[in-house]
Amino acid sequence: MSTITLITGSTLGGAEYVADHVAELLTAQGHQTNIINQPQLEQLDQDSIWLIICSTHGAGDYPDNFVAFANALSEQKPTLEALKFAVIGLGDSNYDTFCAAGKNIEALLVQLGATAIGQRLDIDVSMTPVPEEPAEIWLEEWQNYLNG
Ligand SMILES: Cc1cc2nc3c(=O)[nH]c(=O)nc-3n(C[C@H](O)[C@H](O)[C@H](O)COP(=O)(O)O)c2cc1C
Repeated sequence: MSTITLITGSTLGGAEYVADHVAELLTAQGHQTNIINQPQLEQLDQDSIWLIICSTHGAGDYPDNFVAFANALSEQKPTLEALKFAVIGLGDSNYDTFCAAGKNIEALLVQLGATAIGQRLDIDVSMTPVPEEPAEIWLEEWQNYLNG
């Protein structure tokens, strides 16, 4: 079983709700979970798997609560070779910058040496009024990477 830190970037609360739901399902499968809604780089250890659940705001920007964390990663450039992670992005495909925050944080972590587990999920809230639903389907497959 794995230890998973769910890190949220959210302005309106949607990504936090997805994180709560995913954490509940992971816990029911016997994994240890910890949700961080105000991420700070120094408080996160690389021994756990990071599951980042982040919406996009502004014009392709990170939510306010996520900016300091993303800036710390790009400025401090820590070596993240031991880290495994996955990203769930929330966005609206009516924006040209659809799910840009999720895509950018994934690219940044890979650049710092971290390994992505499975494929990133981009949830289009214009198509799915309940973002927990695609997250739940994605999680079923993602759990195989954890157990395998
Ligand atoms: C002011 C504003 C700007 C947004 N900009 C983008 C964007 O650039 N790209 C995108 O994919 N979605 C964008 N969205 C859609 C949000 O990502 C989407 O509504 C998401 O579900 C919000 O998640 P949250 O509740 O966790 O903040 C924007 C939404 C708002 C209200």
